[in-house]
This record gives sequence, C-alpha cells and structure tokens, in this order.
Amino acid sequence: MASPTLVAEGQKPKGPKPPIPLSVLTGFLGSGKTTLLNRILKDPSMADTAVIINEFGEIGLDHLFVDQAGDGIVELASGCLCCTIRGDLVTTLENLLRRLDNGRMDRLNRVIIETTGLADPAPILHTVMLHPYLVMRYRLDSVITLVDAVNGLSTLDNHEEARKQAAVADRLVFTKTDLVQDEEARASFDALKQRLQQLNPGARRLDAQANDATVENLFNAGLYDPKSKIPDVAAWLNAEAYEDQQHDHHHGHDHAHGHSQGHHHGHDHAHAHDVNRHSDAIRAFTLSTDRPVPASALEMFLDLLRSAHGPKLLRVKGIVQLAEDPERPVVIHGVQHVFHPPATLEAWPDADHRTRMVFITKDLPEGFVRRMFEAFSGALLPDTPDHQALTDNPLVVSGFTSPVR
Ligand SMILES: Nc1nc2c(ncn2[C@@H]2O[C@H](COP(=O)(O)OP(=O)(O)OP(=O)(O)O)[C@@H](O)[C@H]2O)c(=O)[nH]1
Repeated sequence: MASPTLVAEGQKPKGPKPPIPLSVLTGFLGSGKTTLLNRILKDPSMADTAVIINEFGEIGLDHLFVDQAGDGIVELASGCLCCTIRGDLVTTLENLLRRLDNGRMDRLNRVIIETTGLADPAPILHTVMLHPYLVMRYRLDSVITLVDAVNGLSTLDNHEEARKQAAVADRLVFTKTDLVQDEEARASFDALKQRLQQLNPGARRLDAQANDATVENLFNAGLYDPKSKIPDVAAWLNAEAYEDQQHDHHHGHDHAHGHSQGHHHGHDHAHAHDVNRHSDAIRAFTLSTDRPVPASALEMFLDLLRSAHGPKLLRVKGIVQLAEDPERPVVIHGVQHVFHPPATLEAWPDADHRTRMVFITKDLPEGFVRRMFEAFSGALLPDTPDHQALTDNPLVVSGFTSPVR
C-alpha cells in the first residue's frame, strides 16, 4: 500500500503556490497602452490574467466588461479580470489573492498593471518588492514600456517620467511605426532608437505594428523561464548589450586613468567626466569580476549604494559569486533604493561563473560605482581608499570629482 506521504501521479504536491508573474505596462500618454492591452487580452494564452488599471485607463477596456463584482473586480469577455486601483495597489493585489484562495476564482495566471501615462513605474515595483506577503505570492516578470515612434523623441526630451519609464523597461515596444512615413519622421525615429540605446541597451525591442509584440515576446522576461523552470541569467541580464555603451565611456576612463597614476587627489581631475555628465544624466553600464565576492562586502556595497544613492539607481540586476558559497550564485535585483530579497540559485545556469551586474543610473557615474565596488570586493586599485576606510567613512569616496581608472 502506498504510504500516505507519497503523491499520486499527476497530482500536485501540497506546498506554497508558485508566485504569480506580475508585469507593469507603462508608456507616455497616448502611447498605445490600451490598444496593445485590448489586442493581447484576446490571445488564448492570456486566459486567467488580471489587469489592474487606473481610473483614467478604465475607458478603453469598457466594451469588454461583462460582469461587475462587489469588490471592484470585473470579469472581461475574454475571461480575464479587470480592476481599477481605487484604494491602494496593495489592497487590490490582496483582493485578487483572496479570490484565488477562497475559490471564487480558479486560476490567476498573470497580473498586468497598466500605469497612467505620467507615472514613474518605480513605486509600483516597490509596492510588490517591499511587501512581505505580496513579494512571496507575486514575482516581478516584465516592465513593458511603450514608446510612440512619432512623438517619442520629443516626449523623452521633455519629460523626466518618460525617460524613467524607458530606463526601467525590460521590453521597449514601439507603437505607431505605421505613421513613420516621410524622411523627417524616419530621422526622428532613428534618433529615438539611438537615444533608447543609450538609456537602456539591455531591453528587448519590439514593434507593435510588425506584430512582434506578442504575448510570448512581451512576457516571461523575469529570471525564470516558466516552461523550463531554469533561470535564464544571460537573457535576464543581457549584459552584452551594454558593451557599446561601455566602449564609449572607456575612452573617458583611459584619459582619466593616465592622469590618475601617481596621484590620489581626485579633486584635481574634476573634468575627467564632464563630457559624459552633461550629455545624458542616465547611463547604463555593467560591472564584472571573476573574483568571488565576500557576502559581507556585497551587503555593504549594496547598502551603501542604496542608502546614499538610492534615487539614482534606476535599475540594478546582477548575479554574484559569493566567496563563501561559490557554487550557488546569488541574484540581486533593485529598483532605486529598494532591492528584491536576494535569491540563491542552486547552481550556475551555464559555464560563466563571473559576478556580473548591470546598472542603469541617473546622475551617478560609472566610475564612481565601479571604484566603490572594487574597494568593497577587494579588487583594490592603487591610490584608492581601502575597504576598511570605506566602511569606517563611506564619504571617502568623494564621487564625481575623483579620478576614474
Ligand atoms: N496609427 C496608429 N495608431 C495607434 C497605434 N497604437 C495606438 N494608436 C492610437 O493612438 C491613440 C492612443 O492609444 P491608446 O491605446 O488609447 O493609448 P494609451 O497609452 O492607452 O493612452 P492613455 O491611457 O491616454 O495614456 C488611439 O487613438 C489609438 O487608436 C499604432 O500602432 N498606430
């Protein structure tokens, strides 16, 4: 007779429910969010999706509403659910879980939060990352940012929120490319693509008109591939995409490096980075090392970075080889000052065991972050403050004016 602890074939073992993937759909006013949502919600693979929209966005999906329930959640003709953020986002996300847990809803496969056009998506991500219960039940999948091919460039120039929306994205979706017809529009679209390449080289780009903004391409941008259950670190980090950016920056560094030899009075070299500083406040870069990082060093590095410079960290992702446990990498993921609880993977997904981190920062130069990391991780450079000095007095790293290597 089978032991009662054995699970019959095909029956799911009892245990915590797998976290529900959660995506944020953002993009400036009129960029086509509702249009895209209406399209993808018709896809059969989007069944059992819940969409959370703000009051303003409600109108576009109206024709799909069939049933209004008491808790402000409506059922769409497609079988998906829709609710608006009336109280706060936490309550809305909790209400969805309550429905699922008390059986009023059979399945909840995915949640999409559509932001208002003017919103900075970071606080939405923080809501999930900071809440001790929600962070267990939901997992951040993708930030999808829509960019209007015609007006996108001027929107980026004129609106800080639009730049943040682009910088934080995992997926950048161009809309209205059908309207890019004449020479001028094509030039503007090319410039837009270049600008986005600087702001966020790692995001995958899709074109809504070319129909590559499919469910498959838009979602599953998180670390775990839900089909294989194997973390796809390379795709998630996409560190290679940052290489062109770094190439440009390194010209600046080489220059500064020459100056810094034999000097450690960084203030003499205040101009080393001015060109980059004024060209665009947002930068994207990677750090990597093949030296295992002590856990305490990682913790101090991240703590200092987020406490002193949190608002300047638009997005940080990384995989770290710890000195204490080099076979089990730690994954880090932060949006501004908020970091997701670090996750330990059971093994390295591929042969590349280096620590790699990608950063998108605003007003925080690469050289500064790099030197801080090198000081903490033990990869000391000549003439840089040592790690003990940094711990005692983090202000030793004087930031913008010091020479970069
Ligand atoms: N030509 C063209 N028009 C589009 C495309 N995508 C959206 N539109 C149009 O652009 C307008 C705005 O689209 P919405 O989907 O309402 O944009 P939104 O981002 O939801 O707008 P807000 O909620 O007001 O921020 C609508 O008139 C759409 O029909 C596209 O790819 N091509």
